Amino acid sequence: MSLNNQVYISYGSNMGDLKANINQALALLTADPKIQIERQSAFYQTAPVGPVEQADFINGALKISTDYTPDQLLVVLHQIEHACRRERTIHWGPRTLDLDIIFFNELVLQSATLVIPHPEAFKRLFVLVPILEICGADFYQKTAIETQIAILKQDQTQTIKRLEEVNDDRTSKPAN
Ligand SMILES: Nc1ncnc2c1ncn2[C@@H]1O[C@H](COP(=O)(O)OP(=O)(O)OP(=O)(O)O)[C@@H](O)[C@H]1O
Ligand SMILES: Nc1nc2c(c(=O)[nH]1)N=C(CO)CN2
Repeated sequence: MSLNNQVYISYGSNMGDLKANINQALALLTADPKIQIERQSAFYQTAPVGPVEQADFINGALKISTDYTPDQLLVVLHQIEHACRRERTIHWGPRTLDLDIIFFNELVLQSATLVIPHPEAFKRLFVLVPILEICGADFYQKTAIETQIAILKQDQTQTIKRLEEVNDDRTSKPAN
């Protein structure tokens, strides 16, 4: 049975063993009794977006259900980033693990520490493409995401390549 809040999380890694970092994060999320991973996208290899010259990323998205509030979830995600040896040095620079809250139910929120929907989401194919893969037909942002993906793809500046399915029995649940 799913928990109260439906949340989309975007993850990315471009330092160290990328898949090991992501799998560690998935294991920590799975171990949390207030979080249930409902759906998981494939891994995507993406060229770095932004001004910093750095290695390609693996990006992807998760749909979770959770009993955490948005602020509580942000704290948990920061703890997981820390456990995965994330160091905050260069803004938009290389990282072992980045976990962002993209959508939280249909909430619109702007505080000093948290903005939902994530303010950069609609500029980033590496966020939108994995979310489109896992969101249901009735998701309130589906049409907006499809429209924006078409626009960003015309630009041809953001390269994104779908890699293999994530082979993980804990999280590979059928669409509903
Ligand atoms: N929706 C959100 N999800 C995650 N963090 C957020 C969100 N909105 C605001 N933040 C704030 O952004 C701060 C910086 O996040 P982070 O270090 O991951 O930035 P970044 O990865 O360099 O850039 P970006 O947030 O654009 O991906 C966090 O400490 C958090 O307080
Ligand atoms: N391809 C890609 N580029 C980025 C990413 C990312 O996750 N993937 N994250 C950034 C800062 O959050 C900046 N640039």
